[in-house]
Amino acid sequence: MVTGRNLRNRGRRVAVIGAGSWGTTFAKVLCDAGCDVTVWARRREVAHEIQVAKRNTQYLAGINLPKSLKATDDLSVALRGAGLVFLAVPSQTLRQNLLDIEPYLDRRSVLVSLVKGVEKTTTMRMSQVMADTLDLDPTRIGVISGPNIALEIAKEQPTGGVASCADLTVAQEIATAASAPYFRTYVNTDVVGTELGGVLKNLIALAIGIVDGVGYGENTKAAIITRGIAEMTQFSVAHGADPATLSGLAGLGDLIATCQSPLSRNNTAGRLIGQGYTQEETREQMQQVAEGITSVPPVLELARELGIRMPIVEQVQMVLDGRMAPKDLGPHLATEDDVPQPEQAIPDGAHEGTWRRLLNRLKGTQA
Ligand SMILES: NC(=O)C1=CN([C@@H]2O[C@H](COP(=O)(O)OP(=O)(O)OC[C@H]3O[C@@H](n4cnc5c(N)ncnc54)[C@H](OP(=O)(O)O)[C@@H]3O)[C@@H](O)[C@H]2O)C=CC1
Ligand SMILES: O=C(CO)COP(=O)(O)O
Repeated sequence: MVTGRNLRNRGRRVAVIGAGSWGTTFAKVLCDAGCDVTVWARRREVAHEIQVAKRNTQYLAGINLPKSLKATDDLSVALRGAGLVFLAVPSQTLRQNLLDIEPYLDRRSVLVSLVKGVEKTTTMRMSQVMADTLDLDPTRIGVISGPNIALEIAKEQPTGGVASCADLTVAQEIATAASAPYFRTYVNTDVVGTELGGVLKNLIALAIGIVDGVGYGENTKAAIITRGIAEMTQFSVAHGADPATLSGLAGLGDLIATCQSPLSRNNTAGRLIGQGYTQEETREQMQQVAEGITSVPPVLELARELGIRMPIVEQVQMVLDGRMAPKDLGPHLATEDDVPQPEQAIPDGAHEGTWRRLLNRLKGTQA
């Protein structure tokens, strides 16, 4: 189908690094947006199946991929002429993957992370890993996040996401490339908030999975989701995020999708743990990446550095370590406070950034 959007992307060469469930699905979105897409798979047989049969049976069973989608296991081929490079690999391998692509990268190309994790050894967000590894200018680093369960999108069930870059024009360019009829991409310049939304919702989805595995019902889950978004917002704002981002698709939107969907790997991993499997047994059973399990320790380390309490995430860590029984996990039920605390749906100070930005806008200065 030829649309205005397709025409805007005609001739736009893009690469997707990683051919798991999200890399392959996102490559389809980009193709359906009219881009000229090559996806890189690290295994030759996966690249061959996508290239020839237009299928990726291991990660997207039953999905027919676009005829125009190209695939290769050769990084130099994938990256040739690519102005936008989308990264869809596990968070803990991103640094090495970046070093691998560096020799073939056009120095003007923009790199966009689709990854929802934190580097365990450094506690860095993916955009920080990108800047650190390749010494990139912030205007060449983007992020896309949102309620994006891969299989649903591969079936063209409509949803949206947020493309974020410090430079709004670049965010708009990324969003144009990544807007298909069933995938609407909004823009913002809040890279920290957009990225942290995707990281933190995984941890709350683990908690939801755990209590689901125990057999608790909707009250417990609603309380965890509600307190969870407060925890996510407080943590993100302390790192410089705009609280509005956490109320948007990359925060609340993704939290709802991941906490509700049986397709979510984090939710599934939590459920196995709630049913009594150990962390090791759960990892063995999971055929795909559940980023949340790896992100819990670095997120708690960052929270400690800033003096922030994250009661739900702390409890998830205790359950993962075997220091707390899954049945004892609650939305801050395990509090040591003597005095009842006020409920802060949006934590203290979270609006300060918003007011400052509004004030600056009124004064006509840069936010
Ligand atoms: N799936 C989803 O719904 C969504 C996922 N994401 C995020 O996308 C990222 C990728 O996840 P997803 O695609 O789902 O994961 P999957 O488990 O579906 O696939 C993982 C992919 O990473 C590849 N891989 C593993 N190790 C390496 C390595 N050392 N170097 C290069 N590639 C490697 C795998 O290759 P191989 O098959 O050869 O092992 C596979 O292609 C995660 O951060 C996830 O949070 C974001 C939004 C939605
Ligand atoms: O990020 C996702 C949905 O937006 C995918 O979540 P899971 O990694 O838990 O499957």
